[in-house]
Amino acid sequence: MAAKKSKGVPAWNKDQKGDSQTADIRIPTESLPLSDPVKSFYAESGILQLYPPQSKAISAGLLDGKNILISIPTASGKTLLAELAMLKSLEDHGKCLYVVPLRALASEKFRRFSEFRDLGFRTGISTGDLDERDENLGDHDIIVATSEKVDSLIRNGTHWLNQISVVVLDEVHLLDSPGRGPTLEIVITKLRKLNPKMQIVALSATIHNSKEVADWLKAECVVSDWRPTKLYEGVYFDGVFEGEVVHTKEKTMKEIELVGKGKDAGVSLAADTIRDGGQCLVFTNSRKNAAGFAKKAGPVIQSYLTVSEQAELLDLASAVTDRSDTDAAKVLASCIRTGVAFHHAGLSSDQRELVEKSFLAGKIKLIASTPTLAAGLNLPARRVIIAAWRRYDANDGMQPIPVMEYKQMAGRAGRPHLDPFGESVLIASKEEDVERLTEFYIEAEPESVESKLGAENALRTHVLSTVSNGFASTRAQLLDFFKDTFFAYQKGLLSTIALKTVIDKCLDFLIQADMCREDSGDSGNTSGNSNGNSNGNAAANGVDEGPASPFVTADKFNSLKEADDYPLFATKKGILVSKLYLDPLSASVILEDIQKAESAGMNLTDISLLHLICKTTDMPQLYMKTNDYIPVTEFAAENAEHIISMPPTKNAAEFEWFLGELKTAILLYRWISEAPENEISKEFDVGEGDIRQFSETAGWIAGAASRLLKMSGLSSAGLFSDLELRLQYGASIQLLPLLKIRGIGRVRARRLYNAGFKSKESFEPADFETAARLIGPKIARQLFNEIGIDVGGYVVSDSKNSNSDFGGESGSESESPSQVQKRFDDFF
Ligand SMILES: Nc1ncnc2c1ncn2[C@@H]1O[C@H](COP(=O)(O)OP(=O)(O)OP(=O)(O)O)[C@@H](O)[C@H]1O
Repeated sequence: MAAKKSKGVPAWNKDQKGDSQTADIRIPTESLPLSDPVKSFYAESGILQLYPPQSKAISAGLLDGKNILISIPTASGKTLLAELAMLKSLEDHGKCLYVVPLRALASEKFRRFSEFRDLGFRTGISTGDLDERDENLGDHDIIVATSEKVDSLIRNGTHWLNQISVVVLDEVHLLDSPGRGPTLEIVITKLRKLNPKMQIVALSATIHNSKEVADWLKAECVVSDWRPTKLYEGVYFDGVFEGEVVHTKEKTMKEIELVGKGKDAGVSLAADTIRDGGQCLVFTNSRKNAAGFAKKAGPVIQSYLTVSEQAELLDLASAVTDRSDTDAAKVLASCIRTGVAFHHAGLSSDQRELVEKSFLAGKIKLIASTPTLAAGLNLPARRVIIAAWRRYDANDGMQPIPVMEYKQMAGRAGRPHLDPFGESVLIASKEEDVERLTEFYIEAEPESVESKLGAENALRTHVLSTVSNGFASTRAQLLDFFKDTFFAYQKGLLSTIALKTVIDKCLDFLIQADMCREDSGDSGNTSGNSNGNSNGNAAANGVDEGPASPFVTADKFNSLKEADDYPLFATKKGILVSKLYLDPLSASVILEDIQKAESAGMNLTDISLLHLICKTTDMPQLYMKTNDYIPVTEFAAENAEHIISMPPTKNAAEFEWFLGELKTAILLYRWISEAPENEISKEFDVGEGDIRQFSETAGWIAGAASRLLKMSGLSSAGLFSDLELRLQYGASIQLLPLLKIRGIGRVRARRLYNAGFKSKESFEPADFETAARLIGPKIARQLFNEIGIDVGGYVVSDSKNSNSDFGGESGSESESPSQVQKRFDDFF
């Protein structure tokens, strides 16, 4: 390939059209049918006219209450459109729900919409447990929540959910996701039934079948490939990057100087941009490769930093090591010192946040990431480098990433108003890959969104919740409900037969497990077990689980006697399982095993309970690695008497699965036995973020199990509620009184406990100096404040000998979220 040096990059073109279809119409914000304060709010932030696709959405009826699906590229102003629709509705006294796929995205949107406080509108965020009703959230004008949380709020009969005037569905293309899609689909279907007049604003990345999704939503479809910043997409091979703006065919070609020890292509591409004052996002295909890239790039990037930039980075690096002493934190800190970072789900949430904020502030010049960052966070960079376009799949080995994922990564290139242009670079290792990659990704259409609702595993929980909430009271009504889903819309007539088969299978299971009952009409002849209550209300039998649903209509049962029209309802157990948000299969496994253990008089230990939790379908599991088989099998043999159901070793597949469950249970056991996070991290090859995710999920299942067992009159309920707290804090039961004090985590609680302080009542004013030596003066002062002991201006004499407030602690030493927030906010 002929390479021509062309450092003369195209000039910053503010009026870049870059769109083959969208007319360059830019409606002035001043002329929008919104109140003056709202218009001034945008004018003051510099938004004076709408981008062409935004103008198109207004013309399509966004502010007239019409349903709209907006399918436009990343960072081209979708959120602003959602804001306008919400503000318009709020001015008419509406209530808005903003549904996102990820908690991190919920926080980002919450921060943004909180700015509407000055306009008199209050925003709330629902990040609480999945079995809470969150009635108070209804006092807010805008509520931001994940789709799982909204599903749970509906199941728990939250009243304000039938007052929604606008629902925004962010990243609606995730209907395609096997994990999240079915829940999103059910949430949309239920919200539409609860609020028939509600306006739907669906935001999507560019997808092939946006019209089909829009038609399902009865929405106008606004599609555009316009971008605010010009984007060159191209391939790098053998020292040269060649790219073009897809729709205008405007080309760029750059010779890339190979730099650094290994003359690595990715590092050289990053160096080329950072040298020119830009920033880079590098997408890799594994956590190991993300950290590896950052380590490799660090020394090169550091050479472009000014002295003051390096000094700021030292502070940032210390913030990471102050909070955590794991090996991963040390590696992250050493990368940050050189102006680069890595980002993946193994990092703790405060590490991820620090990396994101420092990048946005321009302090960190490069982030090497797994695809997590492409999934919605607003983190643009001048150059995006897709260092790996193949990814390992457990079933199929190395596979090319989907086109939609490529488009989302590429779309991060070019910071609006900051970069003259954006560049996205795929790296080819062979010459023939240049053409293949161009065809396969740059010129390709993104995939279609396909519903994933049809599988029994996805449907079981939604069949139960649909019956439990009173959306359906017969098999026929259940089928009718599911006919309104995207699955049914997309698959057409065929789906009716497929759906009926799967729904019947789910119902067979639910009836068998005594979570649903069906009344055939012959007196006393009810399929299912006997302790359901016929009006589906959990308040019977003395357990107040609240009403099944405020949405149940009075004509729930009818007199038709056809099999599909037999009255169908959830039992008390079914209603509770639905509200707890447990998979009915998990609930049935927990009940069965505990009943078995209690009737055998088994002594239930931490391992018994943890393994049972890890056996449920709601719990993610660790993979078995080659070196794990011997120690985990030995552990199984040594603890056989504590494991409630151990499969026979001769059934290889089942036993292998069991070992994975047990390995996960051992990790949790180490966590509640107060093993340092760094040890757990090394032993299981996981990050702090993973430990948090495992312990949080297990804690939630333990809490749900406790309530389920209590309702069923099983005596082990108390064991699970203690375990819930221990999992939350990663500590022994004896530390619980101390852990309830704000700012005291597992490590500080242990130090205090060992010194004789067992609860907040143990402290006297004279103990301040001792406490300060044990946990550091700052935290000690906070502790004494918290428990109401005034220590005035007491100064600790020898602070060097005391345990510092952060030093030597693992990330588990929990500050409250607001303390963490404050600490990181201090940097910006
Ligand atoms: N009409 C406009 N004029 C100027 N700036 C705008 C306009 N619309 C949006 N922006 C700015 O552009 C940036 C990206 O917009 P926004 O976050 O709405 O994009 P998005 O499409 O929602 O992004 P993502 O794909 O990440 O969800 C924001 O900083 C936003 O304030």
